[in-house]
Amino acid sequence: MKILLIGYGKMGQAIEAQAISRGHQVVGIIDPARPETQLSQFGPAEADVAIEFTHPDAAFENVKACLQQGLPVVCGSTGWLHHFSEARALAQEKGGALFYASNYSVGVNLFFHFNEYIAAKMHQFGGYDVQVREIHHVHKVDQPSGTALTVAEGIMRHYPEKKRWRNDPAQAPEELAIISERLAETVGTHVVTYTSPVDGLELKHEAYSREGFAHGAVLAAEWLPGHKGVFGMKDLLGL
Ligand SMILES: NC(=O)C1=CN([C@@H]2O[C@H](COP(=O)(O)OP(=O)(O)OC[C@H]3O[C@@H](n4cnc5c(N)ncnc54)[C@H](OP(=O)(O)O)[C@@H]3O)[C@@H](O)[C@H]2O)C=CC1
Ligand SMILES: O=C(O)C1=N[C@H](C(=O)O)C[C@H](O)C1
Repeated sequence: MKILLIGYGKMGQAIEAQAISRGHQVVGIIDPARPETQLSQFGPAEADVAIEFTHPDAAFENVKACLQQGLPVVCGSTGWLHHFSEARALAQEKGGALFYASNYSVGVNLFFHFNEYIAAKMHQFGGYDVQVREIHHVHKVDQPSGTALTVAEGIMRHYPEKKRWRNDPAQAPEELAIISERLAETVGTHVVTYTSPVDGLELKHEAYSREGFAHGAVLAAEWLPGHKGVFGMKDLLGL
């Protein structure tokens, strides 16, 4: 497959290694450090799919350009979802293909699945306070992490009394606390904790490297061409 990489930082480089190891060809790299190559030079004749991991402020423009240029796009950038309904509408209008996941790791997507199951059970039995904690490297620009937001949405689906999340340990009864920590080069750790006066229960995912994210993004890129619409890891993994 011919893959266009948009963003060549920590993730772009990890994805390039995965893509090559799976027999794909990287036909272009779009990044501010390589101004000689522009996204406008690429369409379906040049690339089968684009993989976008850049920055919260850049992602929507890149996704829009891919959809307008007829390129199926796998996007992993976080912090831009306030534009997601516009991206969805454009994918529909253009008959294009957009794949989005706040986290491409298969392990994290199992974590999302178990998170919802546990939230439903804990709410049914009651008596526990719930909170979400995410720990990432100090270079991360968005807070809370996209993954923590997906986890929080999964919990809130089963806790109707939790009306919104709050990025602070101090939570009102109608709020779900998401605690963010930035620590050295931590790749990405997410923990859901339930606490009662007599015991505690934790669900934790810890990424040891970026390989799992990159592997999932390449799996999505292999799956997406030929599909039309907006997709996520549930479609890919059948979860
Ligand atoms: N969904 C998932 O599974 C995962 C998502 N992420 C998300 O992916 C994004 C990137 O993460 P990461 O690779 O660690 O970040 P990095 O900062 O290491 O890399 C981002 C790269 O994108 C470049 N860039 C910035 N703007 C543009 C643009 N308009 N077009 C093309 N390239 C651009 C940056 O250049 P410059 O430095 O010059 O600005 C940089 O080289 C983040 O939003 C992160 O949260 C990360 C890991 C997993
Ligand atoms: O910025 C990162 O590094 C990561 N970002 C994603 C997020 O915001 O959830 C996924 C992963 O945790 C790493």
